[in-house]
Amino acid sequence: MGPLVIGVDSSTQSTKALVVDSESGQVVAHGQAAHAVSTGGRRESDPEQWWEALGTALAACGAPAREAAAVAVGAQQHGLVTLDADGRPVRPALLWNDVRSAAQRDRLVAELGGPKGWAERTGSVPAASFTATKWAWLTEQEPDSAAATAAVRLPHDYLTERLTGTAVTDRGDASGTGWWDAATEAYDAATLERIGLSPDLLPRVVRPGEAAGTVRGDDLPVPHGALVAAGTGDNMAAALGLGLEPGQPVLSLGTSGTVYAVSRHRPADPTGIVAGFADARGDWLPLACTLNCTQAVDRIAALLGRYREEVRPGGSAVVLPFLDGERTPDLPNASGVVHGLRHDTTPGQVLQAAYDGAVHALLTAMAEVSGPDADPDAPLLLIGGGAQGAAWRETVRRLSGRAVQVPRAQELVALGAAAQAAGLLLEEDPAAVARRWNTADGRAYEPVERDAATLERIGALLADAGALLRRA
Ligand SMILES: Nc1ncnc2c1ncn2[C@@H]1O[C@H](COP(=O)(O)OP(=O)(O)O)[C@@H](O)[C@H]1O
Ligand SMILES: O=C(CO)[C@@H](O)[C@H](O)COP(=O)(O)O
Repeated sequence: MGPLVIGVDSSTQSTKALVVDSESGQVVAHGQAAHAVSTGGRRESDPEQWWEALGTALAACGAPAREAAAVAVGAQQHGLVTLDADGRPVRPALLWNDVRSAAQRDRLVAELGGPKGWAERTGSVPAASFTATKWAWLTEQEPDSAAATAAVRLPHDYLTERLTGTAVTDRGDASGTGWWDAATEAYDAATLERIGLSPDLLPRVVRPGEAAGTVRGDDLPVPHGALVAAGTGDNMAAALGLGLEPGQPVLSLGTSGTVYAVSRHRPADPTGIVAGFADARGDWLPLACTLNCTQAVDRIAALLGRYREEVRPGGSAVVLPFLDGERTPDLPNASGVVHGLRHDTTPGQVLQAAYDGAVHALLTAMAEVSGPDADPDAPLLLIGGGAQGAAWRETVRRLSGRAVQVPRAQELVALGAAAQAAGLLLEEDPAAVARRWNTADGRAYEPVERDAATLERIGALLADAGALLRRA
């Protein structure tokens, strides 16, 4: 055994902590604690609760956590954490799937160079998920909260700062803010000025491989003085955790659905389908993200009174499961649509149609994400909670027509954070650490014939329902 390291995934629904042997990658302990997220039109969580959940998840890891030599935190991207002069949250964090800033987004895109200008400058045409649009919303809707803000953080920065006392972030998570210039790899003065946010309120962006600091204080069951790596956004952490090589596509099925690949080329997609994120190492992570994935399909299953695996093939039903509005395609005001019901349509067919609708959006974006590095024969790596479900896996196989591989390792965000911590401790490339740990290994499923007819039916409904889906 080598020294132990801790990897954390603070995602939308919960915090997961793993204690990992840095030599073999073996998970020696794990813990989990749930988060509360507000419902209705708001998607907000209290950052203090993430910190408590981190303590609970680490405590559940027991003695191994208290022996760890290094820690890193991966967390949900984009969330706007506003802190007062004492470092306490001014209000709950606005999460990535809160789309109330859609109008501010439209104005920002129009006023600062249009879609092409944004893509070239920041790598992405911002969605209402991005932190900059949320800050613009806050200054308009809650000026007192904005005025009381002395520091702005992303979810992973907030936790890293509570661990270390140092205000730092990394290029991966910074690239999802909308105020990070992808060409110069520095904060973008024009965007910050337009949204009225002083760069003095932001953390320093550390270089890949640079430490954030060391654990201070004794609040958590982690050794005082343990090394703390920079951490990163959850998708960047999963890319590290898989030891991804350029061109290898990943489909992640969680609260969000994401499809991404590592690339050596800086992305700049003016259509806005592909977000041109940076990865945590110095390469790029072109990615498309949907707001409605496992939770939306589980909700539709509950509405139908069915267990999530009780799907049936056939029938003419088409479901656009846009319960939270949608980001890919860009329809922040949309709601769910069911079409094509007949007397003989069964609940199992409607549920299958919901899976199809969620996966269609991701596969449509996959072609755009893959880019020049794409390996068309590489199996799709399927990760996230949904990868454990047969209905999700079979839907991806049927609609993609590609081979699918489900890594045995289940917590790839936390494993990626652990690989980053191990890389810092052992002075190794974290992706090489993950490859040494063989994290992507798992059962492979052969390709099946692509169900083009279903994809076409969904595409046709999307086109025909355009006005309805855009209605505010
Ligand atoms: N065995 C399973 N089959 C299908 N879906 C599952 C299974 N286990 C968990 N899930 C889904 O995984 C989701 C949680 O995935 P996770 O990747 O942890 O989410 P996130 O990180 O986005 O909060 C839940 O919404 C649930 O629907
Ligand atoms: O917004 C994005 C990516 O751009 C999401 O992928 C978030 O990072 C949240 O992730 P999960 O909680 O679903 O893991």
